Amino acid sequence: MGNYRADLLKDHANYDYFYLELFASTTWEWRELRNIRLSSYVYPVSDEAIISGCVVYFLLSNYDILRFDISRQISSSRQRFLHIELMGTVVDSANKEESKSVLSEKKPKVVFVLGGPGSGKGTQCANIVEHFGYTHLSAGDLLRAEIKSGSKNGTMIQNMISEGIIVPSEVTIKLLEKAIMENENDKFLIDGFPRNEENRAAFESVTGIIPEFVLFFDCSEEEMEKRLLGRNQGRVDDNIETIRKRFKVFVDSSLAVIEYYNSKGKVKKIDAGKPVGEVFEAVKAAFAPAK
Ligand SMILES: Nc1ncnc2c1ncn2[C@@H]1O[C@H](COP(=O)(O)OP(=O)(O)O)[C@@H](O)[C@H]1O
Ligand SMILES: O=c1ccn([C@@H]2O[C@H](COP(=O)(O)OP(=O)(O)O)[C@@H](O)[C@H]2O)c(=O)[nH]1
Repeated sequence: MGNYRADLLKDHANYDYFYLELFASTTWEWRELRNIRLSSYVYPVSDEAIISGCVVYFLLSNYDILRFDISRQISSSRQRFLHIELMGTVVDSANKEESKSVLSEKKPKVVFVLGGPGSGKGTQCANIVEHFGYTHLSAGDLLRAEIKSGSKNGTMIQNMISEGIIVPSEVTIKLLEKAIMENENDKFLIDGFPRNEENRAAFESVTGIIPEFVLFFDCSEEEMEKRLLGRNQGRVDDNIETIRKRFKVFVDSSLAVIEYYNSKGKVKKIDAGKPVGEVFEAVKAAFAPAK
């Protein structure tokens, strides 16, 4: 338990609680593990569980491995604790090196377009493409296309999008790199990414790309909720329950990215609660060369 607290919780104020059932074949009993506390940054990728003797390993969404040793349950008079350790991170290092050299040769110009779900990122990106010659890469669209393509990560991505959870950085970054490499343009709008600090740090270190600036669409939850419920694109996550989860993820994880770039003087904040045309006037001003 000591390791679990020390390693997983030291940096994070926010966590989610999970419930796990294990079948002990020796005693022929189901064991219920309640209140497994994980940082909100991560999510167990359940179909990746590995069992060896009394130890269960779970791959987490950030490629950390969580180790449950069910033979080492610690009891106190009030509560039962399970011995849980964080085992380190799965890193695809060979691939990282390869992609870094390829993308750093291309040296594309990148603008991140961030804002809550329904703040109008996609809508304004379409306008920016027309007026300023950028190529629009929506991280969410790339992930949805990956599900449709029948990729091995499809089920995991589908589950995470349905829950409004952030997909592991490695998956999203690979899709973004591929899209950048396959396009001749050298100016890209990356819409809806990075969604947390881990996304941001991984993207910068893997690709070597630092954004020119960050466009931040600031909009009230009330307005975003209204827009998402009216979006009508048949998305699995545009229902009120998932919308609320996405708002929470945005506040808990994504705002930190905007704060980081703000501290570097890179954020251009747009009042996105106005009508589309008015928002675009502000967007145009953000893209105009500084005088
Ligand atoms: N300024 C705006 N005022 C009213 N509705 C908008 C505005 N911008 C976008 N919308 C609508 O709101 C919904 C969400 O917009 P979208 O661009 O898809 O947001 P995001 O990409 O940030 O999730 C869409 O149906 C879109 O037509
Ligand atoms: O970099 C990204 C972009 C999107 N998503 C997932 O895709 C969903 C939809 O994101 P998108 O940007 O398409 O829509 P928005 O929430 O901004 O309306 C999110 O809730 C996440 O589950 C993700 O994990 N990483």
